[in-house]
Amino acid sequence: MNILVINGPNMNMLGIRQPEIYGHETYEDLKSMIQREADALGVQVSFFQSNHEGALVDAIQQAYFDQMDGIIINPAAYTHTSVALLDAVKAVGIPTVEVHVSDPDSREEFRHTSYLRDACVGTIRGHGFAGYLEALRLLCDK
Ligand SMILES: O=C1C[C@@](O)(C(=O)O)C[C@@H](O)[C@@H]1O
Repeated sequence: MNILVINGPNMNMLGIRQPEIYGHETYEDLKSMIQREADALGVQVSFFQSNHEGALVDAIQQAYFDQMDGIIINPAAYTHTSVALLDAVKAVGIPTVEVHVSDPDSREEFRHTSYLRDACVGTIRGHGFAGYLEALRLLCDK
């Protein structure tokens, strides 16, 4: 089983950006944590992070051509704005889980909308980095 983990803008700044919301651990720490869980589950994971919307669309499309079995995506701020990412997830038809470190629904009003939610098989919000591990297990169960 091959899973692609996609992170959107500013997720490379984990550990630096608003630690009171996102914690002190870094993007590298996040990748290591996911890799350990993937090893335990016996699944292959690969990682992609970009601050650019088009690059994220390209990564979702590439997942189709690479015959990935699942996608875990934290679209970060693009969650709340991007029809292009919604269309990409719908286009590839790969089971996708949306993850957020914080719970956007309990933050500012503009974070309450997720363009991607309806196209995803699940959404995990507010469980910190553990949310990515839950997403991995969810995709394995499917
Ligand atoms: O960049 C992010 C991160 C986020 O997706 C999260 O993981 O909690 C929540 C988004 O609202 C925000 O723009």
